[in-house]
Amino acid sequence: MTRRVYLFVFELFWVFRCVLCKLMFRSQPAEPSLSFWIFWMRNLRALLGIGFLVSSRAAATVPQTCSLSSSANRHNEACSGSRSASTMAQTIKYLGQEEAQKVDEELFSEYGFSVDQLMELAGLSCATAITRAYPLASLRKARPALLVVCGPGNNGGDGLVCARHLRLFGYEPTILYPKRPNKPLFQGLTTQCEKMEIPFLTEMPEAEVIDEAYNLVIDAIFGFSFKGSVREPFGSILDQLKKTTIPIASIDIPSGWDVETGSADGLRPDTLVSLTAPKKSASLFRGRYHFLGGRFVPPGLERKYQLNLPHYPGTDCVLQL
Ligand SMILES: NC(=O)C1=CN([C@@H]2O[C@H](COP(=O)(O)OP(=O)(O)OC[C@H]3O[C@@H](n4cnc5c(N)ncnc54)[C@H](O)[C@@H]3O)[C@@H](O)[C@H]2O)[C@@H](O)CC1
Ligand SMILES: [K+]
Repeated sequence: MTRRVYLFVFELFWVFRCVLCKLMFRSQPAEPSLSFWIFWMRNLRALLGIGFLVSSRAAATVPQTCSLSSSANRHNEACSGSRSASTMAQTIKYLGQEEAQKVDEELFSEYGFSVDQLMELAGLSCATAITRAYPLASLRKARPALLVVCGPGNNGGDGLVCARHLRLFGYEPTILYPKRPNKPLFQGLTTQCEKMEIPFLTEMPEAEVIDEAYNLVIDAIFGFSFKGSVREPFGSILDQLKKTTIPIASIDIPSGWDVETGSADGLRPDTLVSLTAPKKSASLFRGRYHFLGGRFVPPGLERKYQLNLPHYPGTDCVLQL
């Protein structure tokens, strides 16, 4: 502590000295000299010194807060380090269907989010995960063509957002959206995709055609509200998808899987992007890439449901599990 006070006084002295220097500089010619740069380096150092002193005090009084103050990079690193160490010791929670729906409802009712807000973040996470698992340079076909199959609920909405971002990332998505809800949110997302010049198919192609034309299928048919046996037209669509040989990337849940117990003869995706937190069936996922996306969970909600989410690095919106 005494050392910090000493440092503080020392840095104040530097600021004072620098101000004096600055006054002197005004009478100097405009050509920047070595002493000019030394002056600014010291000035900056003095300011950072004070910032460090203040932020380390704040850290002592609010131990769990990792704020993004520009002068606190070192503090952030220390903070994130301790957080990842503590979360690594615990294991991430896999949610049951009812619990996933409760978390979802609370995000809207208690925490004030809107559906389109979270859908945008979820879809962006999925597009980012896909660029990580299947970079443009790794695609086998000459055109970076992808097929995005969207279902009738919010999982389908995530698929539309994901397609729009992938288009911006340089891929060429095509969308199949056979059951479109009559709600402004989904109509808006559809218009956005059309205006991004993303083509929409009118019917599901045969598995061989899909294998021939596309590099990857993005499965955005059903998420955590799927129940019972699959109704048409999605039964036939899933039958074709099961016969394809190109990789499938599933958003939140492999479609057709029971949210908790999976499916013995269902889709076998190569990638799964779990949103908010993985669902129980994700423990049966055997593909190559499992990502966590949807970096929007407030700390209170994470604590209440003991989600034990891992630390996302830096500003990333997705994390490979
Ligand atoms: N809270 C979160 O974590 C967030 C969730 N989002 C997404 O929202 C999804 C959940 O969305 P929803 O609750 O709208 O539900 P889903 O998108 O899982 O599906 C619901 C739709 O599927 C139909 N359906 C259900 N079972 C069926 C069956 N057996 N055969 C045929 N159709 C069936 C329902 O009639 C309904 O139209 C998540 O999985 C995730 O992808 C994101 O959009 C935003 C944030
Ligand atoms: K899905």
